Parts: sequence; C-alpha cells; structure tokens
Amino acid sequence: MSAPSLNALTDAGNDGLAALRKAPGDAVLGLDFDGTLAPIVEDPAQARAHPGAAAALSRLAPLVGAIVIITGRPAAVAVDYGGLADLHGVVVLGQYGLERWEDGKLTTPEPPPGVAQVRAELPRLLAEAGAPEGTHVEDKGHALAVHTRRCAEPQAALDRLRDPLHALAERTGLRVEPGRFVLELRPPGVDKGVALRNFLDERARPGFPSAVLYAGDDLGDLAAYAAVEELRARGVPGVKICSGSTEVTALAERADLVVDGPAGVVDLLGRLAAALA
Ligand SMILES: O=P(O)(O)OC[C@H]1O[C@H](O[C@H]2O[C@H](CO)[C@@H](O)[C@H](O)[C@H]2O)[C@H](O)[C@@H](O)[C@@H]1O
Repeated sequence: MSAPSLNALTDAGNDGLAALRKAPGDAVLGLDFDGTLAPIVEDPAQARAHPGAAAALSRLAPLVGAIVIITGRPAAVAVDYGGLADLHGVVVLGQYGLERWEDGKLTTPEPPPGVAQVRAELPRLLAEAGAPEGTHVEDKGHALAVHTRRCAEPQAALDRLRDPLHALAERTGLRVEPGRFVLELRPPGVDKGVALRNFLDERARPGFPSAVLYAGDDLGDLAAYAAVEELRARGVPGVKICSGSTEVTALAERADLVVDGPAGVVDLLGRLAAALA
C-alpha cells in the first residue's frame, strides 16, 4: 500500500492498515450504508449508493477475507439501493444485525409485538406531540424511523419528539436509536457492534481476522467502533474510518482516518483495491 493518503492519523490505525496489507485474505472490511456508501438525501426512499461503490466493492471482494455491510436499513433495501444484488462475497446485515442477506438469500426474524404497537400508536403520538410539517415515518417492518430532515427546523423538531418517542419505546419494549435527523424505534438486543462481533466469531479460525476495517458516519456506528477497539485490545489490528460530515462529529473524534463523505469512502476503497491487487 504505497499511496500516502491511505495513511491513518493514528499509530493504531496505521498498524491496522499495515496488517490489512500484509494478510488481506484474512482481513474483514465492515461498512455502513447511508452516509458512508450512499450520500445523504432528504427522502430515505431516494438514497442510492455512490455510483462508484458497487464497482469498488466488487474489486475488493476477491482480495479480502470478507466484506460486510452493517446497516439500519432492511437488508433487502440496502442490497437494492446499493446495487449489490450481483456482488459475490458481500454480506449485508440489516436492521442493525437482525437480518442477513448473503448470496441472494435473505434471513429475517419475526418482528417483536412492540413494533406493531408502535405502528398503531405513532400517528396519534406525533399529532399530540405537535410534530412539525415535514416529519416523516419510515416503516422498516422491524422498526419505525421518525425523520425530521424535511422539517423547516429539523433539530428543533427532533428535540420536540425525543421525550414522547422515548416514552413510547419504553412502553413497547423497543429502544430508541438516534441518528442523523432521525429517531428510530427498534428492537433491543442487537447493535452494529454485536453484529460485527458475531460475524467475526462465526468465521473464527487461526489467524482470522488479520485486521478489521470499519467505516461509518453516524451514531449507530459507534458500537462497531467499540468492537474494533476491543479487538485491538485483544491484539487484532483495526482501522476506524469516518465518513465525515458537518452533522455528526462524534465519529471523527474516535476515527483513525476521516474522509470526505461517501465520495471519500469510495475513493479510499478504490485505492485500497489498487494497493491490494
Ligand atoms: O446504518 P445506516 O446504513 O447508516 O442507516 C441508518 C439510517 O439511515 C437512513 O436515514 C438516513 O439517511 C437518509 C437518506 O439519506 C436521510 O434522509 C436521513 O436523514 C438519515 O437519517 C434510513 O432512512 C434509516 O432507515 C436508517 O436506519
């Protein structure tokens, strides 16, 4: 890996990149979808992966041990919006790890009953809480996401809805997952860190993983960062990449390398593929 721009800002990150270069066939690349592979747009249904994302992943897939996309989206939606259907060697863990898509096969559990309760109660709750115009509910089957990006004042709208949504989540046995102008009510028990750890554990063998790289942009990705940090503490090299934005700063503070949004991530993946080929 000779490109200087692939250098991380931290020693631990550079150790991770060096280990990835040394034994790519046992390395794992973990990637978030929205904000990392796909540019953020106002309407969640219009989000699509960066035009270079699928090509970069397809170049990398035969060079590394595994590529796993870990997303809050339903797995099938990420596959569709990401243009991933024909990619071999890419696994998609959807709904924060509840769902799995691999080689065209989707595995999805039954949603817990609290999800139906939230679906039934949410319209009235939003009306009573004075949800501003532009508030939008995305029903993901296993979770409901309340978006405020299209409100005149997205942050104020989110602040207004936070307490009522937390109360609803508590009543229904769900948890609130905060994100970029969104509060999601989703089942507890999984997060992106759990999903990444489980994914690694199921493939465990001597020398695996040689390194783990994880790229994300939003608060939900911090759990995966924590998993990479734990791996490092156990001697497995890791790299935390932040797909930078002005909306979230918490990841940049913990990242080994910050790149310029999905375009920067795709550029990085392309250079990684060139370096490993
Ligand atoms: O884990 P991710 O792949 O990052 O998914 C997290 C949530 O992303 C989506 O919402 C975000 O992207 C939208 C489209 O760009 C944007 O409009 C919204 O403001 C963002 O919060 C998605 O809609 C959610 O279901 C995902 O859970």
